[in-house]
Amino acid sequence: MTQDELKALVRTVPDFPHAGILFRDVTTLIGHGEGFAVAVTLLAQQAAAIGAEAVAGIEARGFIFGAAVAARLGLPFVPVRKPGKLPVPVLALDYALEYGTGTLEVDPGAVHAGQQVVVIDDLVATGGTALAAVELLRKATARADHALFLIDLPDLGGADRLRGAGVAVQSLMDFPGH
Ligand SMILES: O=P(O)(O)OC[C@H]1O[C@H](OP(=O)(O)OP(=O)(O)O)[C@H](O)[C@@H]1O
Ligand SMILES: Nc1ncnc2[nH]cnc12
Repeated sequence: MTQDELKALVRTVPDFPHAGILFRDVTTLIGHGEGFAVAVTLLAQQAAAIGAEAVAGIEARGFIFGAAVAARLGLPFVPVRKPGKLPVPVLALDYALEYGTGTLEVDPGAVHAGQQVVVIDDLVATGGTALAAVELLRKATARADHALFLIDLPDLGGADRLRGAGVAVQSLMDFPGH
């Protein structure tokens, strides 16, 4: 499958969840067996190449890709969760994303000091979500020097914002002009 064929599996929905947002929906890609497998294989190759020792996935769509990559590589999976879901004391951070605000939480016991934890999510837009995940993992004393995405919306500046925070960013495709 070519990069263009993989990209064509992403559905674009105008005005979701708010007027003016062009929503890049991965539901159609994960609903395509070969497309999902190719995406996971490519992300797993990138995670292996950077020497990831654990994979952090961001709830909810980041769980789909992150967990699959972790299982493929035999690495621990660290869930970065939306609030109130983890049954232990957590580190928490508020953040803003393209179409709203939220809070992410991490169990500090899920990572080790100095462990290289790669952050995986389906999409980076403003980078607010991924940066919050990186900051939480670093606060938990892990290293979070890499983030992998299926989709980058480069005009929203998130990948550059992450790079400015010392995070190397890779994505499988981008949608310029978002
Ligand atoms: O770069 P940003 O501007 O921060 O936006 C990117 C985030 O937005 C989406 O998550 P959403 O909060 O919609 O949650 P979901 O995965 O539960 O659908 C997406 O899955 C990323 O996590
Ligand atoms: N335009 C967009 N499409 C899908 N998910 C998103 N998360 C933030 N912005 C998004």
